[in-house]
Amino acid sequence: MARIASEVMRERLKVYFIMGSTNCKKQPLEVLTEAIDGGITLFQFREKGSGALVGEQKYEFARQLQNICKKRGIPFIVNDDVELALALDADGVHIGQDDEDARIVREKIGDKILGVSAHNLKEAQAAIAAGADYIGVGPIYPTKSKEDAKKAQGPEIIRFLRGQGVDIPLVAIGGITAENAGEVMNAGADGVSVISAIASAASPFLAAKQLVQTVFNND
Ligand SMILES: C=C1C=NC(C(F)(F)F)=NC1=N
Ligand SMILES: [Mg+2]
Repeated sequence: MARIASEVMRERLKVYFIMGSTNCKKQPLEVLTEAIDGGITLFQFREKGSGALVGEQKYEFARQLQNICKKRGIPFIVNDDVELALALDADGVHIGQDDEDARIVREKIGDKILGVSAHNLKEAQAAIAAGADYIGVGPIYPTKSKEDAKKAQGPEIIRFLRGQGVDIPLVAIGGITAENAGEVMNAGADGVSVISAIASAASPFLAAKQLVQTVFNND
């Protein structure tokens, strides 16, 4: 298997749903099914925060989510937990600045998708040098989904990075909704990633559908 082509990565990043058991109002497997029906293009399993599953329960839950993605042709990305990603033969991993070094993770996962969080130019350039396939930039707007989130930077950070020649596939994250996704895309993001906009919606299906329409109208 070869590394994912950047153009394919950009398409996958369009509407990137991120979720764990603590983010959902409804039954998580139902939320993911509705999100896929609504048109999400990529999924990340992110099991974090108070009440997060661990060990066998976490593995079992991840496998159920992965099966839903597999059946529908949606790549399955694991946040933070590289060992879990390898155990599940996931399609990729996403790591932050406080996780394992990106170069070491790249060696461990071979050609699987590697996403790295970046908050500034230095971190973006380091991620590229380490062999990331995409970077996650944010938080763009204030977020409730991450307990230790940094200060929101607005879409300007995306425009700035593109202006500095950061051309790698780039997904924006942090407080993104169908209302502000247009300006994020116009700033130069390849796509948007969301947690609560879909996971805590009354209808994850409609929330995903609306986000997809906004993103593709502003692409
Ligand atoms: C902290 C994170 C930042 N960005 C992303 C992604 F959207 F995937 F790039 N995922 C995370 N878990
Ligand atoms: Mg992390």
